[in-house]
Amino acid sequence: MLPDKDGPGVGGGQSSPEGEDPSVSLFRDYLRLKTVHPEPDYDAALRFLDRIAEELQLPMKKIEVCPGRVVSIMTWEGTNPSLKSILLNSHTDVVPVFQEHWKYDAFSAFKDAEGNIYARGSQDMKCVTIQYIQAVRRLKAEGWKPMRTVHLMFVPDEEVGGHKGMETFVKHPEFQKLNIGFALDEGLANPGEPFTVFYGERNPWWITVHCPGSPGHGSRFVENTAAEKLRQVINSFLDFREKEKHRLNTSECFTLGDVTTVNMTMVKGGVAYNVIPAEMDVSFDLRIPPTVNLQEFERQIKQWCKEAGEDVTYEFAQVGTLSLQCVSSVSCWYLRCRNMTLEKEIFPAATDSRFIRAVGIPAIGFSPMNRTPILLHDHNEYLNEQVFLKGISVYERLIPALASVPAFPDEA
Ligand code: MET
Ligand SMILES: [Zn+2]
Ligand SMILES: [Zn+2]
Repeated sequence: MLPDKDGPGVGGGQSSPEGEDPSVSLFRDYLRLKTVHPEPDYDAALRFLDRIAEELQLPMKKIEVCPGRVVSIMTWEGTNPSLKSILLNSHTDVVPVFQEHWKYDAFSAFKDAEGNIYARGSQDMKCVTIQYIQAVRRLKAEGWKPMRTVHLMFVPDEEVGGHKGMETFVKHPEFQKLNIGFALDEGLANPGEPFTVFYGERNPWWITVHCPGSPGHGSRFVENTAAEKLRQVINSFLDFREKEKHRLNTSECFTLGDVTTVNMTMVKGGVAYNVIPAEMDVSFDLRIPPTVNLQEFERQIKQWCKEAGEDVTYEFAQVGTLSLQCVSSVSCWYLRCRNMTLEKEIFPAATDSRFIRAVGIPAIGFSPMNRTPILLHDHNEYLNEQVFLKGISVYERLIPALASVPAFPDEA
């Protein structure tokens, strides 16, 4: 692999391990920052990004959208700044690890003999952050200038629902000022040769169902117990889960993004072995394709609760409501990548793209990782350094393509 055009040392800040591409060293430095929930070290990320902005000589804006939750934006102004801009978005936080299941320390960014870099965030999505940065660094070094303004945005709290991050920021006047016409955000790895491009995503519904019931002594046949209702609720949700799983497994053209997943993720209730509790709660993580009629689906949930018994209620902790009409608006913009096979899919999980799309901005989910197993949120998450480096070249072509899209009739 050839060194970066701007020479060794640049990009790492510190010296690179012998023979290592400085982009890889920078990636590994970033992976070592513990921006992990439940207490992400966001200050470390901000210091890191400050340093990058200085190296790239790009102005950086920081907006504290909620206490301790800062969105930072590096802006590369276009030669025609009145046109709508291009957003390159990435989140800085990562999900927790179960260290005992990892081969290496999840925050050491260990690189094995094959060049696989193991770390939480290596796929989701610290790779993309550094790829954006290094692509911009190379383009600047070549003397290329964008016609449309390009913003690199770094947001906190995506992994906990985005409430104190993108969800709030899209309503902020500073967001509107960015005048964004099109956004790139995260996607998923593809184990084969093609790259996956996501033109929409499923709606996350996080639901807690409350099952109240008659309390009593654990030795008796008490009527109307919370547990009996809980059992009904669990059965309804999990029977539906089986059906959807079957639908996915028996269809040739379905991917995970085309069916509804249901997982029971939390149960609560009870105080002692011999006391029948007055309430039991169960929580589910549902992911619903944008093709599903959501009103109808909620009626179904209401029905399940009703069938489970008296006074069974539910509440949402998260409820996405985007339909396919909203996401299909991306058709006027598209990824202009040559020599790459693309597979178009609905994103099976949720990303900050849903907030961007909800304010009417087309967004594509794309993380340039082919020949890579999907390991986000999993133990031993890794990315191969060659795949990572290839991704920089992908953005090196993609950013100019997007930033050069000629003015639309409704633009200045
Ligand atoms: C529903 S909030 C999104 C958090 C995370 N990206 C997920 O899909 O689980
Ligand atoms: Zn992510
Ligand atoms: Zn994630």
